Amino acid sequence: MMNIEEARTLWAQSEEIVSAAAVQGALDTMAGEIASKMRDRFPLVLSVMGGACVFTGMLLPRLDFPLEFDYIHLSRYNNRTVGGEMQWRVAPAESVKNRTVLVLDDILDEGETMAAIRNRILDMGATDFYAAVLCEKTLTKEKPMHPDFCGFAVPDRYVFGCGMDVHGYWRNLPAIRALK
Ligand SMILES: O=P(O)(O)OC[C@H]1O[C@H](OP(=O)(O)OP(=O)(O)O)[C@H](O)[C@@H]1O
Ligand SMILES: Nc1nc2[nH]cnc2c(=O)[nH]1
Repeated sequence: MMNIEEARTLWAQSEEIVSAAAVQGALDTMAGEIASKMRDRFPLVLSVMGGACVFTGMLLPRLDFPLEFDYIHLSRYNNRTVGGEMQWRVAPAESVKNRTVLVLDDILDEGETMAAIRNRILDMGATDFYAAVLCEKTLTKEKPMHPDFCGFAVPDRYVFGCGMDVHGYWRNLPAIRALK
């Protein structure tokens, strides 16, 4: 069940781990790194709905070079805190063929989601694949991949804010918080 008290309780049971100002600073840095790599490559930028919405909205206006934008949609958490079956809801368009593709997501945790995206996009004939995430979770276990561009390393706790939800709530927070 979703209700306003539950949302407030979850907020109260969490703490800020990255401030809103730090998020803005990391976006400036990441935009500079992305620009120096792809300024002349006319990349196709794909945002992973819905978690990447906030990250995408903050990053795109900082990219000061020609690009194309589209979105894809898959999820494997479905508002739960443990990952499950991968579900493609909107697959990449044929236009990824022969393009440099940059995929934007809010978080790379176990890396399964981004690895599935990379495999599909390279199978469809993209020339190059890059992943940019607002944060990567530090895990001791091996991951299938790491991001090319990353704002923050976050600890192995459930994090939310900046597009990331906790039980469906608080994607709208400008900072990153973690459950206690
Ligand atoms: O690295 P992984 O362990 O695979 O997890 C990362 C993925 O999990 C979240 O998506 P989620 O499935 O929660 O969908 P959402 O974006 O709609 O919240 C997040 O947006 C990433 O896409
Ligand atoms: N909101 C949120 N989504 C995730 N997807 C994978 N890990 C996380 C996490 O820590 N928080």
